[in-house]
Amino acid sequence: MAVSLCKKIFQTAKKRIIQQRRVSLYNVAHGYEEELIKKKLQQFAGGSINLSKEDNGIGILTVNNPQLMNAFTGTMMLELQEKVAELENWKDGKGLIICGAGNTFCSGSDLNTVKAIPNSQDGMNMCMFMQNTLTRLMRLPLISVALIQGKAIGGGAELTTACDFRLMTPGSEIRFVHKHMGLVPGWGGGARLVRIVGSGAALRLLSGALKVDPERALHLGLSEETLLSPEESGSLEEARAWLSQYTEGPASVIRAAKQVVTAGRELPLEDALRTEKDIFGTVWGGPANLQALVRRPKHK
Ligand SMILES: CCC(=O)SCCNC(=O)CCNC(=O)[C@H](O)C(C)(C)COP(=O)(O)OP(=O)(O)OC[C@H]1O[C@@H](n2cnc3c(N)ncnc32)[C@H](O)[C@@H]1OP(=O)(O)O
Repeated sequence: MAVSLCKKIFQTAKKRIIQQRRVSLYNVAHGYEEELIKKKLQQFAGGSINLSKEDNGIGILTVNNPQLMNAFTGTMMLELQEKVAELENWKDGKGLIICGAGNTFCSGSDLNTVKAIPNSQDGMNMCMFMQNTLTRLMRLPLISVALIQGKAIGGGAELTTACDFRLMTPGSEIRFVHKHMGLVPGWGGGARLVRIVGSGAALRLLSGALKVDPERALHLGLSEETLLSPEESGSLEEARAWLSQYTEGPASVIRAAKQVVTAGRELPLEDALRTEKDIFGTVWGGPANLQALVRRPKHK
């Protein structure tokens, strides 16, 4: 009886945590018409979003449209949503590296796609679609890192802010160029940038459309580290090594750590504390916890 009650409480808590992660920001009540915008985006094809899931629990997500400096076409936006859904269901995952193909990160939305959806309602629908996807990406129970080689421009700069961390290669650049396009960020990059660098620095970066090189990014706290290698495979190896400091150990514990931080980052304190309690319940008495109690490690 007591065991089945505990099991029920555990399952309810688990369900609540998963639901919090997948909940959509926008629905019809907000004027969001997902099927309509998906149909529209389908018309603008090109490039791809590639995902490889490695045995060590690290996923590599590549923005792949090198002819256009990895600009996001409509079908790439749709593919990103699919890959995020796949990652949500990857129970062995611990970390994620997001990078671009061909030695550059991403030049934002494909200007050909953007030109073809000029009215404000369609623009907002696209923006709601991308905000939904990037919010789900940010809430994945994986420790995520944007590996910035070359340029992260416009929506590409916004994409970097949906990751927990950013690593930059020598000579790379993050730039919110929206002002020069008569725009502001719309993929959630403005709100996330404020939380990363603070409102003053965010306002300077957006209103000045400033180029952020690796040195400036480190100074602002936008980047964690400048990697040594400027080229694709060397920098990916370095990013893997950097990430492994945080992903070593059992998936259940690493994922729980990310979930606790997500709750702390997003929820009012009391809700965050309750969620932390629920997540704690998923690891307390679990295999990693029991093994540690047997080993009795000393943390010197
Ligand atoms: C969410 C809202 C947004 O994302 S607004 C921001 C949209 N993005 C932009 O405005 C970026 C425009 N592109 C640029 O500023 C430059 O191409 C950057 C990215 C700095 C790269 O310069 P550079 O290294 O000299 O390469 P390049 O200009 O020769 O580019 C190679 C080919 O790629 C193309 N390209 C680049 N970015 C985009 C884009 N976002 N949409 C469509 N095409 C793009 C360039 O036009 C160029 O093509 P082509 O060789 O001239 O045919």
